[in-house]
Amino acid sequence: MDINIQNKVSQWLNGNYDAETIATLKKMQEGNPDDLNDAFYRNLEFGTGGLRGIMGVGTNRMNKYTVGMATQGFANYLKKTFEGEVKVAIAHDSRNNSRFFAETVANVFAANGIKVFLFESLRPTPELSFTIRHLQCQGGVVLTASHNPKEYNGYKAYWNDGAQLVPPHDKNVIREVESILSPDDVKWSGGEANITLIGKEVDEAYLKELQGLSINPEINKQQHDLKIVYTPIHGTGITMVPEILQRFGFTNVNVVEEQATPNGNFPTVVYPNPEESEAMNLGLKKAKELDADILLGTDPDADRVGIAVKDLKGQWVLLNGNQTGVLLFNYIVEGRRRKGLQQPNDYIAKTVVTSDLIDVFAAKNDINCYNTLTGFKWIADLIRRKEPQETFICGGEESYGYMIGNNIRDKDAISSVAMICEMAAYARSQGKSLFELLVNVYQQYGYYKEHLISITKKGMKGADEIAEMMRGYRENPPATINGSPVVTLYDYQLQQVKDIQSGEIKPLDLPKSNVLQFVLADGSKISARPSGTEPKIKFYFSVNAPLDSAASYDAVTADLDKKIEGIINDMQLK
Ligand SMILES: O=P([O-])(O)O[C@H]1O[C@H](COP(=O)(O)O)[C@@H](O)[C@H](O)[C@H]1O
Ligand SMILES: [Mg+2]
Repeated sequence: MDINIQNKVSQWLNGNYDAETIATLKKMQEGNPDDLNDAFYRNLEFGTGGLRGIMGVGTNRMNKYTVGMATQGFANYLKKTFEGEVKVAIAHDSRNNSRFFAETVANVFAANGIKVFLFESLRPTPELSFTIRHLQCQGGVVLTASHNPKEYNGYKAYWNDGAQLVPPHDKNVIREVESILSPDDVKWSGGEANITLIGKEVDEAYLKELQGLSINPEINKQQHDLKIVYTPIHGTGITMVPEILQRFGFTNVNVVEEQATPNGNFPTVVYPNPEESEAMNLGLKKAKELDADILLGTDPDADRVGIAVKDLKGQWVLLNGNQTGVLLFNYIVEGRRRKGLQQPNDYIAKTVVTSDLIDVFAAKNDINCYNTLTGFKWIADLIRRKEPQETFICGGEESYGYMIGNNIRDKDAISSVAMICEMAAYARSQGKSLFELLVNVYQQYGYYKEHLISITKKGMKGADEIAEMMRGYRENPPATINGSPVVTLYDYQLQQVKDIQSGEIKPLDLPKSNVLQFVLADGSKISARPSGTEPKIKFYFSVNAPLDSAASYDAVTADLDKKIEGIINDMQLK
């Protein structure tokens, strides 16, 4: 075993860790060496969505020690950065141990003399983002691993604007965490008087904020019986989604009973991720039974949302995150313009792996569209840098995340569910379905079809293999893919974009990130990046073609699907 790993293990065996931890560690030493390696080969790191890891013993795992040390580091950094009273807000999702971790975090902050607002019970992640601004906190934490499998938990860390930490703050917090070498360096308790439980009053303020996002409240009233099926997939969405839908005026909301109760074992699904069709199966069943207009499902911390609607033939289909995003951007931007609300300095935002259809849409609608790295923390960072000169209207990304308005600085499935239903109500008032609207958008701006492949490679070995794959593409980029020459190569790690034919290299104005993109002569685009939240490498495929009429939708879809298939085969990703 690697000497560093051995050292860490013996530090834990001899340090001030509880008897249960030490007993588990001894068992791990006798068991599978890969498991021990994975538990200690690194410390938890801030990825796309904060710290995330499997729950268990080890420096690379989520347990009260890693959570406590992270919090001590965060507390030290907050106190160094802000003069005077420091306040933080804390929330958690429905996962196993989330409440325990949230209380641990609250106790550590409080013992460091920080004023803590702790939600009395589970709440959506976006509500915490809102709360930081609402209660004028300097920081915040949500205990959640989002949509990851049930073995995981995580730590989303927030700054005073309600956004997740970006550099330099994440690096600085980690530096502080690294200087904490043992549990003895953590102030675990003694500040209980600094903890205030919060609940209803903040909920009310959050719900009011969301109600203010509505563009066509009169249409919601008129279409109040829109038949909605909703599943929280055993997560926090249940605390807010039915309430906000009622406040938006919808009276026919049907919750999927089997998935309504928060449960960290997510007993009815394999993964509590609305991106996985299997997680939406019970919802689809109910939507079909009721002949509903729309199905919506949110992940455990209720920041991402998946939807299903009927296609042109009346068959239920799950939309991908790009499709929902395109519809939502279109509804919000057009709706605001119709109401005379659009201003010249308005802008929308998306990530570099999100559909380019949104860039085309923005250009044709006289609104700026900015691209950021993956993760809403980067969209929030953009907002911070642009305010107050430019006004953020909405943002989104392919992985089922949308953010609307200025006061919630993380993706928000609660406001998204409400606005998606409003959009469906609007479509119905025009005698159309959402799918018909989507096809109309394709007719107007071009039919962009996207597909995602994620390859899971677990543990230390998997991480090396992923790094190796990225290195391979970077050092030997393909000259053609599926018969079409690669014309442009974006390398976000080197922060440059290269025109293959002329050899010209231009700088990319985004922070370094291990992302590669190949643009083909036929307009297709392939992106590759390691996930920052799960042990996966992700490949994003985007192809496009004009769509002359709704009648040719099927034929063009078949062509585009064939093209995607060709790319996947040529890249040997099957
Ligand atoms: O997991 P969540 O819902 O908190 O979401 C987080 O992770 C997603 C997946 O990131 P990656 O592709 O690096 O795994 C990002 O798209 C998202 O912006 C981020 O907030
Ligand atoms: Mg989530």
